[in-house]
Amino acid sequence: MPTLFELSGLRFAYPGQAPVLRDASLGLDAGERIALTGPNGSGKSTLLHIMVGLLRPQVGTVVAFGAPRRNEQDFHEVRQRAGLVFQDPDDQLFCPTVAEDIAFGPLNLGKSKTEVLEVVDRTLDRLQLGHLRDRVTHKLSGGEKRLVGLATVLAMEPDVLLLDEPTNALDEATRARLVAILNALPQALIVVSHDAHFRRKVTSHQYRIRDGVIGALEVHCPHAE
Ligand SMILES: Nc1ncnc2c1ncn2[C@@H]1O[C@H](COP(=O)(O)OP(=O)(O)OP(=O)(O)O)[C@@H](O)[C@H]1O
Repeated sequence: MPTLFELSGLRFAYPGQAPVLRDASLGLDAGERIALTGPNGSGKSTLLHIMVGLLRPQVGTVVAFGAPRRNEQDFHEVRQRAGLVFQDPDDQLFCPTVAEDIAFGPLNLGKSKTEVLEVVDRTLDRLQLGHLRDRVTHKLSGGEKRLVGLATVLAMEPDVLLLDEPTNALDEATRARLVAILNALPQALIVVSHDAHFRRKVTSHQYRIRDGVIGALEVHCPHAE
C-alpha cells in the first residue's frame, strides 16, 4: 500500500515560544483513516498546517506522495492532493457566494467553466447543500459554513483529506450526516477531533499528541478521550 505521508521527527516552535512539537512522527497510507486527539494547544492544528506547508518544521522531514517536501513549490503540489479543512471556516471561505467559493479551487486547477459548474453542483448534491448554492457565504450559520468549507475542499478531488475539528458547531443530525458523507468517500483522511464518538465512527486508528510527541491512543472505554 503506498504511503501518502510520512512525518518524521518533527520539531516546531512558534517564534519566541517553547516547542509545540518536539519529536512528532506519523504515517498515513492510501485508504487509511486516522484520528488525532490531544489537549487544547498540544499542536494538532500546527501538525496539519505543517503537512500542507503552511508552517515549516525547524527539524524533521515531511515526505508526501513519495517525495521529500521542503520548499513552497514542493508544497504547492502537496496542497493540490491533500485538502485541509480549517478549524475556523472563516479562514477557508472568502468569496461572496457559496457557489463561487466552491468553484474557486477547481477554476484554479485549470478546469473549464462548464466542468467547474458541474463540480459545484455535484459537490453540493453530495453534501445535500444545494439549497445554499447562491447564499452569501459570510451570512451562513457556523454549521453551514463548516459544511461549505468541506465542500470547497472536496471540489478539488484531493487524495487526502485533513479535517480540523469538523464537528464543531454541528447539530446532532448534521454530525450524523457528516459521518455518512465521510464514510462514503474514498479518500484517506486524518481527522483532528475532541469528539471520541465521531472519531470512532470515521476512523480506524487513533493517535494522541502529548508533550510534543504522537503516540497511539489507548481507548479503554467507549467514552475514553
Ligand atoms: N501563530 C501562532 N503564533 C504563536 N503561537 C501560536 C500560533 N498558533 C498557535 N499557537 C500556539 O501553539 C500551540 C499549539 O496550537 P494548536 O492550534 O496547534 O493546538 P491544537 O492542539 O490544535 O489546539 P485545540 O485543541 O485548542 O484546537 C498553542 O499554545 C497556541 O496558542
